Amino acid sequence: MDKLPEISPTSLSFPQDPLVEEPVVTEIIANDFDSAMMLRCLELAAMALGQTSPNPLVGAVVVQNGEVVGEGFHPRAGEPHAEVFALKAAGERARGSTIYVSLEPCNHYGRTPPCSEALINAGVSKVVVGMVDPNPLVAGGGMARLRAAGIEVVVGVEEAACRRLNEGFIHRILYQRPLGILKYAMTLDGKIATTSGHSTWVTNQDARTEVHRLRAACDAVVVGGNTVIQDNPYLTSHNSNAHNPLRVVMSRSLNLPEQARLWDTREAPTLVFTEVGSSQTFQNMLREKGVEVLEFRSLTPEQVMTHLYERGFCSVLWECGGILAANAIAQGAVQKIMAFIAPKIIGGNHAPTPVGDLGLTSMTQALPLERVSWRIVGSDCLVEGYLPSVIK
Ligand SMILES: Nc1c(N[C@@H]2O[C@H](COP(=O)(O)O)[C@@H](O)[C@H]2O)[nH]c(=O)[nH]c1=O
Ligand SMILES: [Zn+2]
Repeated sequence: MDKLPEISPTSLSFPQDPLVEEPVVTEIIANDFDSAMMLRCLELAAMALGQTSPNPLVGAVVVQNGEVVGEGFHPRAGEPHAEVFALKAAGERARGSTIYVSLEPCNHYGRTPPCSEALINAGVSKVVVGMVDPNPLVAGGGMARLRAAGIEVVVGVEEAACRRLNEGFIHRILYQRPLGILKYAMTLDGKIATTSGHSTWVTNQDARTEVHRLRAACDAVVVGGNTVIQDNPYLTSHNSNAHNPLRVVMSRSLNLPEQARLWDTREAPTLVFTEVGSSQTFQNMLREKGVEVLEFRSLTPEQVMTHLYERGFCSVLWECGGILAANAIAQGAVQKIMAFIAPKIIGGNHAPTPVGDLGLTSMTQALPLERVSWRIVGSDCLVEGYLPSVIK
């Protein structure tokens, strides 16, 4: 890599409150080289997409005299952090170097020793951080420790992109729940299926590929029993090199087909949540096929999210029908919406829509999305946005 002129970003104010959802650092003049290195960190971090929960995705790059001398990423919880791999790859060339890391280095003894100490011992001169770690065990402490050791620390380079990659981790840490993402595909007239329930395929192939990537990035994907009956989905990432989410079915009655793609657990695991009193014979049949079955006295989206949090999950994709989607929204199990809109018309007063009854009586009660973006995916449009945090 070409050596680039040293342009030192102006000094940065330390964020007052790292526990906020919006970017916290605004005063930063990052040069193109810093941005490029941080984007490389994110590229490295994403190599472990879907595999690090409850830990974050983190990448690190060591630069000596404008040249990359070591790279690393965090492969999964319990294994060394990104910085450790990058320092190891750099070896002696880490001394006097600048290390870029997409998340603030940790300063605690967890499953692994603190990265702050590893950086100090390796003799790095400067640490460029993408975002402050919202984890209260770290939350600024890592940067403070580095500064106390005389290391120059810069924070906030490509911060928005760093936060986006770890939005599930951030949500988990702040709210003690996984981030819930409701994804649906609808026609231009707002239908997700025909009146008879046929729904394949609303969107084009590019949009479907996008959904497969989304599944690879999530820890679980949830559907209701009706989706199993109507669509018989795989719910996998359809990519043998990518992670598959835990496939979760919510079914009170277990009134489900004996043969379904989700009951084949060779490719990806399946978990069925049901209520006490549903058929034990059906439960046993599922267990024999390797499906995990858990009974609740009363099955709700909130309980499902609590359980998935306890399992260490950061992000949960809801790919369910309208009734379950409305319940999930009403119970605060959904924070993000991803709506694919296909330029097609189905028509019909009774063709199903993506979100069932929320009990609203006036347009003033409509839930406005925040931080909305619109993107063309093949011949469809993807609208993404976040529900206001008051719904919780
Ligand atoms: N840099 C960085 C992390 N930094 C911090 O360490 C915490 C996990 O600590 P531990 O349980 O010891 O692995 C995690 O929640 C985050 O706050 N974690 C990671 O898994 N990978 C990394 O590259
Ligand atoms: Zn660490």
